[in-house]
Amino acid sequence: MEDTAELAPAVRSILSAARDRAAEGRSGTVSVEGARDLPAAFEAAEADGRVPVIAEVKPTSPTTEGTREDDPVALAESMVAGGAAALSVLTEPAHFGGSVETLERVRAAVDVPVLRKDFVVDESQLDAVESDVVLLIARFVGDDLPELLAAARDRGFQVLVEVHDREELAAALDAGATIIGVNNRDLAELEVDLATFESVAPEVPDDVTLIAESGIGSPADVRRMRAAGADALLIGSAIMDGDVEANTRTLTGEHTTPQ
Ligand SMILES: O=C(O)c1ccccc1NCC(=O)[C@H](O)[C@H](O)COP(=O)(O)O
Repeated sequence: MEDTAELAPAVRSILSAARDRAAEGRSGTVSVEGARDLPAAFEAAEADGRVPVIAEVKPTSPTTEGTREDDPVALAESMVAGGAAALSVLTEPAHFGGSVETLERVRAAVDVPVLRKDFVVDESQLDAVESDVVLLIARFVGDDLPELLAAARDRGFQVLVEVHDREELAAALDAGATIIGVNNRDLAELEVDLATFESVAPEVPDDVTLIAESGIGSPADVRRMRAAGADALLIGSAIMDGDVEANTRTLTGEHTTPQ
């Protein structure tokens, strides 16, 4: 189990709550029929001249001031209208203002792939809700990564494995991850540095779908991450700040494609 001493207090609290959480009132095993294909959605966006972006419905977070109270379904629809290839929906309630009910409503309202963004550390959490993709954070699941990856795939989920450094990348590749996100946010200090992606990306094989996560706030950031090898970008705060549709359109726009 992860030694949590070095993590930011908010992250320690999120993890501890995740470990305490059972399958959130559901019984039985979730089986996702016909999950929407994430790499195919990225390819379709590229073919359409859009930068592949997973836009995140993120009402609040430990590093955000205030909470966005608008209907998350309306926000999600605006993101898709703005060109998002896929969506991420936080389901962690206490620190991100999310819920499994929100994810269910969003997924029913859109036709793009939807990532469940939560801190899954136990197989039982996989049965809380259907989604197209689930997140496994390498640092948090440690040696359990291969087992959780298999358990998620058995249920029909695609899996985004999140890493922060080369050691975690090696563990993700050893476990057979095919969709990998490099998080620019350091979960100890919660600081964001886009150089994190640039240092890890060269080690990622070409056949892996590679996503740059966190801290991407401008077309220049998009160009930087794309130039460093990102197939797609996961963007939350910059899209949630103000006009969601316009923000998404700006960050998925053609002008952000590397020259
Ligand atoms: O966003 C936070 O404040 C945060 C704090 C502690 C743990 C995780 C956190 N974020 C999770 C994420 O992965 C991001 O929401 C996602 O990558 C989008 O990042 P951003 O575009 O910087 O909002």
